[in-house]
Amino acid sequence: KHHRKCDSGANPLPPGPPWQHLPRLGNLLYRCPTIASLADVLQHLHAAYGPVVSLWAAGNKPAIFIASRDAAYRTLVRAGATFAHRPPSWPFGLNGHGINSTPYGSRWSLLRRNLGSHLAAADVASALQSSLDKLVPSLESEADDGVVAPSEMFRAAVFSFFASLCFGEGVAEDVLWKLRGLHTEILSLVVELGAFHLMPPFLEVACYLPKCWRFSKAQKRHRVTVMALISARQQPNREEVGAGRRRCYVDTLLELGLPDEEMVSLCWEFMNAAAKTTSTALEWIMARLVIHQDKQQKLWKDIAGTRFNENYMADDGRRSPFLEAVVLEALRLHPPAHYLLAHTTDKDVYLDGYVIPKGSVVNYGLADMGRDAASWTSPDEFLPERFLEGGEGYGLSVTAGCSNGNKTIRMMPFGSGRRACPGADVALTVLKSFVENLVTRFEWKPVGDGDGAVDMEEKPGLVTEMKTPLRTCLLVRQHG
Ligand code: HEM
Repeated sequence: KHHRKCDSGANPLPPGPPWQHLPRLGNLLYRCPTIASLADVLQHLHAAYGPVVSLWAAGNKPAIFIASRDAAYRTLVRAGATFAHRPPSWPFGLNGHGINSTPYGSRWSLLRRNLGSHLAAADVASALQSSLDKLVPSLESEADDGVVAPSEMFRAAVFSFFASLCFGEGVAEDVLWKLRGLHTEILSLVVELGAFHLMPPFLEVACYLPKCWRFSKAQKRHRVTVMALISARQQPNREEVGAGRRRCYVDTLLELGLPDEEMVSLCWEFMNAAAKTTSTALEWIMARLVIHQDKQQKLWKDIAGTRFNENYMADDGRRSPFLEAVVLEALRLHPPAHYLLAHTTDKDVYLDGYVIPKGSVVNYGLADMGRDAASWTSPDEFLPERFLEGGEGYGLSVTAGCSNGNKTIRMMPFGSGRRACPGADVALTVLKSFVENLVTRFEWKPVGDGDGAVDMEEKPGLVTEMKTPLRTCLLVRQHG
């Protein structure tokens, strides 16, 4: 093992490859700036050196990667305040003022509480209904008629749901389409490892240079589109006066009196953090249900049983227990984000005989945590039953990452600790509601026979999507 002494003490840094002695050179020679190559490098490093390794990051601070569930619990949860910091971001650009890039402190806490209370008070049920009212007919029009590729329809429906929470109801379809296109375009131009604070500034600039013209044009168009939506919220709407229009995220930002740049950045973050992650999770869940016809059948029956129960109300949260189990099991196997956003610490931290120096970039590989055989029986199998009463995952808080009384992380698709995703509860509600409706209305059948009917290969990225978008045969249920 190649242990290096940290300047500040006797403990060594976590192990890593020897070329780290030549930090910048190593950076350039070894790393190609994509998540896929990072994942490949980390797999080798963890196999050679164990669950806590260091790479040299931008500047003179190491980037530490943690793959151990226990170490994740001890750092993110037990030492939560120490690990709640983020490495400094560029103060300009779309991410400059987001909650995720705001330093841990009073502004972060204000913005996070504002988002949390907006999401808790939002009329999620009615926004969901409007999105489903668009999605179901568009699926119906293709059902019973050969192969359907629902991925784009999922993305449009989920985007429109979150847009109504962010900008208010009634945003015109062409504006939604334009905004979604801008998100796709801007994300395609992002330098992935830059988003993880893993690139030296000069390399990051070099990567952006060839696309900076397109990037800045797309950002400007995004700003214009979002500012128009923000201005619309400042106009009293005649039709809705008196009826009391529903508050949206933009209203809360206007009440905080934030400057335009900050509002645009926060709206970008809201839509960016919410839409692609949730629609990707939905696609993975439906793919699983296409493969596992028995689970789909069981889910349909469980939903029907719960629905016909006289106490059932569509939006009271009392959904089929198997529905929740299916969503959790799919998130365990297919978390949309394979890494958290970069964390950092405000002091030197001693962990398992190593030191994590103050200011290091600290990240967590969460995808393997949910598939750890030490924590889950038959970890690669899709067994939603494990989340039902009496099962090994029953009672697990997916937003915290652990089960009651367990002092370790078992899965953390939303992160854990103080920086854990503030949108997790809404995301779960959206997923359950979409899946419930999609399974009630349609039978989702594989295209052709055999195991290869659905290709579950992953496409690594900031969000890990299906490499081959889902294709399925849809049959409208007669009594759905
Ligand atoms: C399935 C859907 C989602 C997944 C898998 C997901 C996952 C994550 C993860 C892994 C993080 C990083 C946590 C960390 O760095 O420790 C995060 C942060 C964040 N997410 Fe989500 N998220 C989802 C949906 C949403 C939604 C619906 C919203 C808002 C409407 C949202 C807003 C945010 C914000 C603002 C942060 C930054 C929090 C902070 O730095 O304090 N996410 N999310």
